[in-house]
Amino acid sequence: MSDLHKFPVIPVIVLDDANDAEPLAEALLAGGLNIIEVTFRTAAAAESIERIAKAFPEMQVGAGTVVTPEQAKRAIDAGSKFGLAPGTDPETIAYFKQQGVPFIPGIMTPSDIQAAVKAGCTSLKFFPAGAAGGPKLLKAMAAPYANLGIKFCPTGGVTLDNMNDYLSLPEVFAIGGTWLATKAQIQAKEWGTITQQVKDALAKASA
Ligand SMILES: O=C(O)C(=O)C[C@H](O)[C@H](O)COP(=O)(O)O
Repeated sequence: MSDLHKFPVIPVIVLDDANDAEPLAEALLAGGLNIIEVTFRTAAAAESIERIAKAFPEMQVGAGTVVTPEQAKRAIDAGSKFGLAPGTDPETIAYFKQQGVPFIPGIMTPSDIQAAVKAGCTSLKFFPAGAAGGPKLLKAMAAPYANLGIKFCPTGGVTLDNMNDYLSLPEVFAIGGTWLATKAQIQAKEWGTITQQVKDALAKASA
């Protein structure tokens, strides 16, 4: 897991066409980002992960929206080096653990946090961060668990404008979002725009 904590920004990607996988990964790498979360929301996800893992071994490619053990298997078989989900499912967590692949389940309440910790996870996604109450909610909710060493990755409504409100919290190891490479930009093959968005986000994260 510590590897994942090296990246302050995680692009959450929805790919409809696996042919876009390599140029997209190239655009992210050109912006300085070696990490990508390809969500299991489309039929192209597994093939996209496989293609990125093969073409760019320097890229930490992971699977997002992994909500069942069956999807977890497909994600790992395709070459995912980590997995994430919007929620906490004990069986999916168990599958990742069994395979020795880091997994970051999603939480939105103290009960979710406790369920994830009980299942052995201490790196958690806070989703949907903005709609749930933003940095203020996360700070208040994380306080009682400070002794457990839990770290969070807020996603959902995170943008260039508010990302540092989250990153400035000591319990936040990264933020994620679709704004770094939107579905529309990928469909329109706006690779230069995506590279620039990544550069802007990384510059802001280190500011
Ligand atoms: O699919 C997952 O694994 C998730 O946890 C959800 C995503 O992180 C959010 O859908 C990103 O939300 P936006 O950046 O506001 O579009």
